[in-house]
Amino acid sequence: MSEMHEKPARVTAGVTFAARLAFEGIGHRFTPHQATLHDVTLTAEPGEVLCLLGPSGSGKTTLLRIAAGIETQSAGRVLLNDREIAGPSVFLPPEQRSIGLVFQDFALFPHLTILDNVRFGLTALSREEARGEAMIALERVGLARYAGAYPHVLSGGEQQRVALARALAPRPAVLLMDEPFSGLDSRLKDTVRAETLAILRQSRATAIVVTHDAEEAMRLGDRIALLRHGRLVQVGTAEELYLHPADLFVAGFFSELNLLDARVRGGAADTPLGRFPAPGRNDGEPVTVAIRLSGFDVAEAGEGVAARILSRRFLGVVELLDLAVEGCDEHLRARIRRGQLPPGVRDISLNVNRSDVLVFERRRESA
Ligand SMILES: Nc1ncnc2c1ncn2[C@@H]1O[C@H](COP(=O)(O)OP(=O)(O)OP(=O)(O)O)[C@@H](O)[C@H]1O
Repeated sequence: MSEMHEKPARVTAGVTFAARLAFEGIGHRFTPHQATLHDVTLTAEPGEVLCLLGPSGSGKTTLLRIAAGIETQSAGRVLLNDREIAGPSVFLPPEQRSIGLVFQDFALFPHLTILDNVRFGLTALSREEARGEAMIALERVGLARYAGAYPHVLSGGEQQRVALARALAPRPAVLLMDEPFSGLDSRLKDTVRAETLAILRQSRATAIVVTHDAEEAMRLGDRIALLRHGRLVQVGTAEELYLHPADLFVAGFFSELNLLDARVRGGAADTPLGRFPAPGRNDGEPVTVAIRLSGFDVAEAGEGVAARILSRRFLGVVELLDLAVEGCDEHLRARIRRGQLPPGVRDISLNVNRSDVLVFERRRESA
C-alpha cells in the first residue's frame, strides 16, 4: 500500500523503560548427543539494538526462544536487569518476562481488526485502557487510521508494522525479533527496516534482532553478535567485525573474499600478489591471505601485478572480473567500478589495497 510515502507518527507516549538482558553461559541441547548452544555469554544493553547474526542452524532462534521463555536452556542463566528470569532456581513463564516478540510471518489474526490484533496481548488492562494503549502503539507505527480495518487490506510492510505495534503495546522491556523482514519483498525491506529502527529508537526498547544477512545486521545493529555452530564467535560494532574480524569465518560473513595459501617470511606473507604484513607470525607458518573482492585497483597498463581478464560481468554500479594471475592456482575475482576499464581490454595491471587484505592462521573454515 502506501508505506513508501507515509512516516510513522512522532508520538512521545508509549515508551518503555529500557532494560538490560544478559545471557550467562547458556548451553542448550535438543537431543542428548547434539548441543545447539555452547556457553553463550552475551548482554544486550539498555536501549540497544543487538543483532544475532549467523548462518542457518547456528542457534540464533533457539537463543531468542530461551530469552522469551518458550525454550529452556540446559545450562546457564538469563537475567533481566540483573534479576534472574531463567536459571537453576527460577523460570519465569513468557507472560511474566516483559518481553515482546515479533516473528517473520507477522502472525496477525485475519478475522480481527487491526486494533483488536494490537489489543490482543493487553489482557491485564480494562477494555478501554487496552484500546487506548493499542491506539498509542498504532500511532507509533503510523497506522492509527487503519484501526478498524482488517489485516488483508494492508501491504506486507504495513502488516509487519502492525505486528511491531502489537509487540510494543504492552511496553515490553525487551523486544525480540526473529527474521522480522524476511517475509517482505526486497523493494519494501529497506523502507520497513529503516522505519522499524526509528520506532525502536523512539520507544527506547532494548531489541534483539535475529538475521542471517550481514548487511541487514550492519544496517540495524548497534552491535552484532555472530554465532556459528551454537558458539559466539565475535561481538562488536559493524566496523569492528568488518575491519578486525576474529577469524576467516567472520571475515567471510561480511565480505566476499579471494583466498590464497601462503607462508610467512620475515613478518610478511608471500603471495603472487605481493607481500602482506603478518605481524606476530613465525617464519614458515602457513597462513591464509584473504583479499576482499573490492580490494583491487585496476589499470590498463602501469605498475602492478600483471593479470588477464577471463570474464567480465556487468552488475550495474560495479563490474565483476574473473582474473588469471601468474602463480595463483585459482582464478581471482575483483569488483571494480563500472567504466574503470575500457571495453575489450584483456591484459591489465593490478594493485591490492592493503586495508582489504587480512591474514589468518591457515585453517579452511566451513560455514
Ligand atoms: N525442535 C527442534 N528439535 C530438534 N532440533 C532442532 C529443533 N529446532 C531446531 N533444531 C536444530 O537446532 C539447531 C539450531 O536451530 P536454530 O533454529 O536455533 O538455528 P538458526 O540459527 O535460528 O537457524 P535458521 O536461520 O535456519 O532459523 C539446528 O541444527 C536445528 O536443526
